[in-house]
Amino acid sequence: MDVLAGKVKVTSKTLDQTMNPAELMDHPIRLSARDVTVHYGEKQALHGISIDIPDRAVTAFIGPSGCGKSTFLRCINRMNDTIEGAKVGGKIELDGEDIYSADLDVVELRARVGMVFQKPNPFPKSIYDNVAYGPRIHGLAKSKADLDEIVISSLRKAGLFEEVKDRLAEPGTGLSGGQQQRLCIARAIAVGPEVILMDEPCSALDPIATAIIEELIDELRENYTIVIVTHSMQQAARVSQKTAFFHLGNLIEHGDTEDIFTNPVNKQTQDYIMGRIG
Ligand SMILES: Nc1ncnc2c1ncn2[C@@H]1O[C@H](COP(=O)(O)OP(=O)(O)OP(=O)(O)O)[C@@H](O)[C@H]1O
Repeated sequence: MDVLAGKVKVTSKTLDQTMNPAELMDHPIRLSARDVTVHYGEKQALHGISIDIPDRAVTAFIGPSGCGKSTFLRCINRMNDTIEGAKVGGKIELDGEDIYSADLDVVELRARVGMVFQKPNPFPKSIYDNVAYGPRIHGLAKSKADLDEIVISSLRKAGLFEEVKDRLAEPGTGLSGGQQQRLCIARAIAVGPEVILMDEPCSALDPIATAIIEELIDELRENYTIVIVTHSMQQAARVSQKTAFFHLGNLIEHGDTEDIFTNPVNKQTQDYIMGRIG
């Protein structure tokens, strides 16, 4: 798919598109947001976002700077709870469970919905301990052998094991940027998440490290629901099956990535894809 080809054809598809039955069988809805609003103090950053996010697929959030992509991503694992003055309204369900319900354990939610940030942020600990940290806190390993197994399999799933197997005791911060980002992905995987949120995970990486992470995302989607915020339309086109376009705190259009890039319904989406806004 060539996003720069710029052939924009308007179809009669509506914003309220749903997946067809065959697609729903393969990729049932894992996350469902309805009328989500976010205020930072007096300022409203999100205006009633409703979207269904399918299992075992990559959904990309695109849109110009400040349109609310990261704010919405942070709603999905309640990271906005940590921002003073942030107030979230509406409803988000993970596997049918209201993640804003009063009796939900937020620590457990953040294990189920892992997050990888823009800048790789390994702990100042060894490579091994970076990955073992979450399983230890959550009591996931009964023995040292169990923990070793979790660490090794998480590093393998993050495509890093072969590169670090002889230096597990060395500091995670000594790795290259791309390796550090894969270490952060291994750290998220180690606590057995269902969903992995990625907020511009490649923006601090060079093209080769970016290509490795993109390949990894493509592999990970077989087992996880992935949501990625990206500034790069090429990246969204390369890695995602679903794309959501945000503008000024609104979700303008979402659907199959191919449709969004070749047949966007909305004029604002067309303008963004064509490089006229943002
Ligand atoms: N902690 C905060 N306090 C106050 N306002 C905030 C905060 N975080 C974000 N905002 C505001 O909310 C709006 C949406 O910001 P957000 O970071 O979600 O957008 P974005 O689309 O992810 O932008 P970018 O692509 O530049 O990262 C912006 O107007 C931003 O200034």
